[in-house]
Amino acid sequence: MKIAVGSTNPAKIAAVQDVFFSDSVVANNVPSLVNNQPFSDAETRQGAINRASECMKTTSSADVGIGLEGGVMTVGGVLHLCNWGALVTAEHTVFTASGARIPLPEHIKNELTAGRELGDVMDSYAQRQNVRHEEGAIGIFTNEHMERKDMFVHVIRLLNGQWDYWK
Ligand SMILES: O=P(O)(O)OP(=O)(O)OP(=O)(O)OC[C@H]1O[C@@H](n2cnc3c(O)ncnc32)[C@H](O)[C@@H]1O
Ligand SMILES: [Mg+2]
Repeated sequence: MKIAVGSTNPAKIAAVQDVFFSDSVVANNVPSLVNNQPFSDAETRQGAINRASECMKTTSSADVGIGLEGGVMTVGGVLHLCNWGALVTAEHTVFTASGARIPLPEHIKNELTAGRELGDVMDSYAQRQNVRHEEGAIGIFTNEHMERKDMFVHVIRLLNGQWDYWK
Protein backbone atom coordinates (compact mmCIF):
# COMPACT_ATOMS: atom_id res chain seq x y z
CA MET A 1 0.00 0.00 0.00
CA LYS A 2 1.20 3.54 -0.78
CA ILE A 3 0.54 6.11 1.94
CA ALA A 4 0.87 9.82 1.24
CA VAL A 5 1.61 12.05 4.24
CA GLY A 6 0.92 15.79 3.94
CA SER A 7 4.18 16.97 5.52
CA THR A 8 7.94 16.45 5.45
CA ASN A 9 8.27 16.97 9.22
CA PRO A 10 10.43 13.98 10.35
CA ALA A 11 8.43 13.53 13.59
CA LYS A 12 5.24 13.09 11.56
CA ILE A 13 6.82 10.82 8.91
CA ALA A 14 8.48 8.60 11.53
CA ALA A 15 5.14 8.22 13.32
CA VAL A 16 3.39 7.08 10.12
CA GLN A 17 6.25 4.67 9.36
CA ASP A 18 5.92 3.20 12.86
CA VAL A 19 2.24 2.37 12.40
CA PHE A 20 2.34 1.44 8.68
CA PHE A 21 5.72 -0.32 8.91
CA SER A 22 5.12 -2.67 5.96
CA ASP A 23 3.82 0.03 3.60
CA SER A 24 5.43 2.63 1.38
CA VAL A 25 5.26 6.07 3.01
CA VAL A 26 5.68 9.14 0.80
CA ALA A 27 6.16 12.66 2.23
CA ASN A 28 4.35 15.37 0.28
CA ASN A 29 4.63 18.89 1.71
CA VAL A 30 1.17 20.20 0.83
CA PRO A 31 -0.37 23.38 2.31
CA SER A 32 -2.63 23.03 5.35
CA LEU A 33 -4.81 25.91 4.05
CA VAL A 34 -5.23 27.16 7.62
CA ASN A 35 -3.04 29.58 9.63
CA ASN A 36 0.54 28.43 10.28
CA GLN A 37 -0.42 28.53 13.94
CA PRO A 38 -3.97 27.19 14.34
CA PHE A 39 -5.73 28.55 17.44
CA SER A 40 -8.65 26.14 17.97
CA ASP A 41 -9.60 22.48 17.71
CA ALA A 42 -11.78 23.31 14.70
CA GLU A 43 -8.95 25.04 12.81
CA THR A 44 -6.35 22.40 13.70
CA ARG A 45 -8.70 19.57 12.66
CA GLN A 46 -9.45 21.37 9.38
CA GLY A 47 -5.71 21.71 8.70
CA ALA A 48 -5.31 17.95 9.15
CA ILE A 49 -8.22 17.21 6.79
CA ASN A 50 -6.90 19.66 4.18
CA ARG A 51 -3.42 18.14 4.31
CA ALA A 52 -4.85 14.62 3.94
CA SER A 53 -7.02 15.45 0.94
CA GLU A 54 -4.39 17.66 -0.73
CA CYS A 55 -1.70 14.99 -0.54
CA MET A 56 -4.12 12.30 -1.67
CA LYS A 57 -4.89 14.45 -4.75
CA THR A 58 -1.29 15.30 -5.60
CA THR A 59 0.58 12.05 -4.87
CA SER A 60 0.34 9.72 -7.84
CA SER A 61 -1.18 6.29 -7.10
CA ALA A 62 -1.60 6.94 -3.36
CA ASP A 63 -3.99 4.48 -1.67
CA VAL A 64 -4.55 6.69 1.33
CA GLY A 65 -3.69 10.22 2.49
CA ILE A 66 -2.78 11.21 6.02
CA GLY A 67 -2.70 14.76 7.41
CA LEU A 68 -1.30 15.67 10.83
CA GLU A 69 -1.63 19.16 12.25
CA GLY A 70 -0.43 20.77 15.46
CA GLY A 71 -2.16 23.70 17.08
CA VAL A 72 -3.34 25.23 20.31
CA MET A 73 -6.79 25.62 21.88
CA THR A 74 -8.24 27.15 25.05
CA VAL A 75 -10.20 25.29 27.71
CA GLY A 76 -10.99 26.75 31.15
CA GLY A 77 -9.13 29.89 30.11
CA VAL A 78 -5.90 27.90 29.73
CA LEU A 79 -4.08 27.47 26.43
CA HIS A 80 -3.40 23.82 25.55
CA LEU A 81 -1.38 22.05 22.90
CA CYS A 82 -3.67 20.15 20.55
CA ASN A 83 -3.00 17.89 17.63
CA TRP A 84 -5.31 16.41 15.02
CA GLY A 85 -4.97 13.76 12.36
CA ALA A 86 -7.07 12.89 9.30
CA LEU A 87 -7.01 9.87 7.02
CA VAL A 88 -8.65 10.10 3.57
CA THR A 89 -9.29 6.93 1.57
CA ALA A 90 -9.39 6.53 -2.22
CA GLU A 91 -13.22 6.49 -1.88
CA HIS A 92 -13.02 9.94 -0.19
CA THR A 93 -14.05 8.68 3.24
CA VAL A 94 -12.51 10.88 5.95
CA PHE A 95 -11.54 9.66 9.42
CA THR A 96 -10.33 12.07 12.11
CA ALA A 97 -8.79 11.75 15.57
CA SER A 98 -7.22 14.08 18.08
CA GLY A 99 -4.16 13.59 20.25
CA ALA A 100 -3.14 14.18 23.83
CA ARG A 101 -3.27 17.75 25.10
CA ILE A 102 -1.38 19.46 27.88
CA PRO A 103 -1.55 23.04 29.19
CA LEU A 104 1.06 25.54 28.05
CA PRO A 105 2.66 28.11 30.40
CA GLU A 106 1.22 31.63 30.44
CA HIS A 107 4.35 33.19 28.87
CA ILE A 108 4.04 30.88 25.86
CA LYS A 109 0.43 31.95 25.49
CA ASN A 110 1.54 35.59 25.47
CA GLU A 111 4.10 34.96 22.71
CA LEU A 112 1.58 33.11 20.54
CA THR A 113 -1.02 35.81 21.07
CA ALA A 114 1.62 38.30 19.90
CA GLY A 115 1.80 36.34 16.63
CA ARG A 116 4.77 34.00 17.01
CA GLU A 117 4.61 30.32 15.96
CA LEU A 118 4.88 27.71 18.70
CA GLY A 119 7.78 25.95 16.94
CA ASP A 120 9.88 29.15 17.04
CA VAL A 121 8.85 29.97 20.61
CA MET A 122 9.85 26.47 21.75
CA ASP A 123 13.30 26.76 20.12
CA SER A 124 14.01 29.99 22.04
CA TYR A 125 12.54 28.62 25.26
CA ALA A 126 14.42 25.29 25.18
CA GLN A 127 17.53 26.82 23.54
CA ARG A 128 17.44 24.10 20.94
CA GLN A 129 16.92 24.01 17.19
CA ASN A 130 13.96 22.42 15.45
CA VAL A 131 12.12 21.25 18.55
CA ARG A 132 9.13 20.81 16.20
CA HIS A 133 11.02 18.09 14.27
CA GLU A 134 12.18 16.33 17.40
CA GLU A 135 10.61 15.95 20.86
CA GLY A 136 8.19 18.84 20.31
CA ALA A 137 6.59 21.07 22.93
CA ILE A 138 4.95 17.97 24.40
CA GLY A 139 8.43 16.44 24.85
CA ILE A 140 9.83 19.57 26.52
CA PHE A 141 6.93 20.02 28.93
CA THR A 142 6.78 16.31 29.89
CA ASN A 143 10.53 16.01 30.38
CA GLU A 144 10.51 13.74 27.31
CA HIS A 145 8.19 11.16 28.88
CA MET A 146 6.07 11.70 25.73
CA GLU A 147 7.59 12.95 22.50
CA ARG A 148 5.91 14.52 19.49
CA LYS A 149 6.35 11.36 17.41
CA ASP A 150 4.80 9.16 20.15
CA MET A 151 1.82 11.49 20.34
CA PHE A 152 1.33 11.26 16.57
CA VAL A 153 1.70 7.44 16.67
CA HIS A 154 -1.31 7.40 19.00
CA VAL A 155 -3.32 9.62 16.64
CA ILE A 156 -2.40 7.48 13.60
CA ARG A 157 -3.38 4.27 15.42
CA LEU A 158 -6.76 5.87 16.14
CA LEU A 159 -7.13 6.72 12.44
CA ASN A 160 -6.04 3.30 11.21
CA GLY A 161 -8.25 1.58 13.77
CA GLN A 162 -11.35 3.48 12.67
CA TRP A 163 -10.58 2.79 9.00
CA ASP A 164 -10.20 -0.92 9.84
CA TYR A 165 -13.51 -0.95 11.75
CA TRP A 166 -15.58 0.77 9.06
CA LYS A 167 -14.17 -0.86 5.92
O1 LIG B 1 6.16 20.95 8.36
P1 LIG B 1 4.87 20.89 9.07
O2 LIG B 1 4.12 19.63 8.82
O3 LIG B 1 4.00 22.11 8.87
O4 LIG B 1 5.24 20.78 10.64
P2 LIG B 1 5.17 21.85 11.82
O5 LIG B 1 6.23 21.52 12.81
O6 LIG B 1 5.11 23.26 11.31
O7 LIG B 1 3.86 21.45 12.56
P3 LIG B 1 2.35 21.96 12.36
O8 LIG B 1 2.27 22.85 11.16
O9 LIG B 1 1.49 20.78 12.44
O10 LIG B 1 2.10 22.79 13.69
C1 LIG B 1 1.54 24.08 13.69
C2 LIG B 1 2.36 25.01 14.53
O11 LIG B 1 2.45 24.56 15.86
C3 LIG B 1 3.81 24.28 16.17
N1 LIG B 1 3.80 23.07 16.98
C4 LIG B 1 2.77 22.26 17.16
N2 LIG B 1 3.07 21.28 17.99
C5 LIG B 1 4.33 21.49 18.35
C6 LIG B 1 5.19 20.85 19.18
O12 LIG B 1 4.81 19.77 19.85
N3 LIG B 1 6.41 21.34 19.32
C7 LIG B 1 6.81 22.44 18.66
N4 LIG B 1 6.02 23.11 17.85
C8 LIG B 1 4.80 22.64 17.69
C9 LIG B 1 4.49 24.12 14.86
O13 LIG B 1 5.86 24.38 14.90
C10 LIG B 1 3.78 25.17 14.06
O14 LIG B 1 4.23 26.44 14.46
MG1 LIG C 1 3.62 23.94 9.89
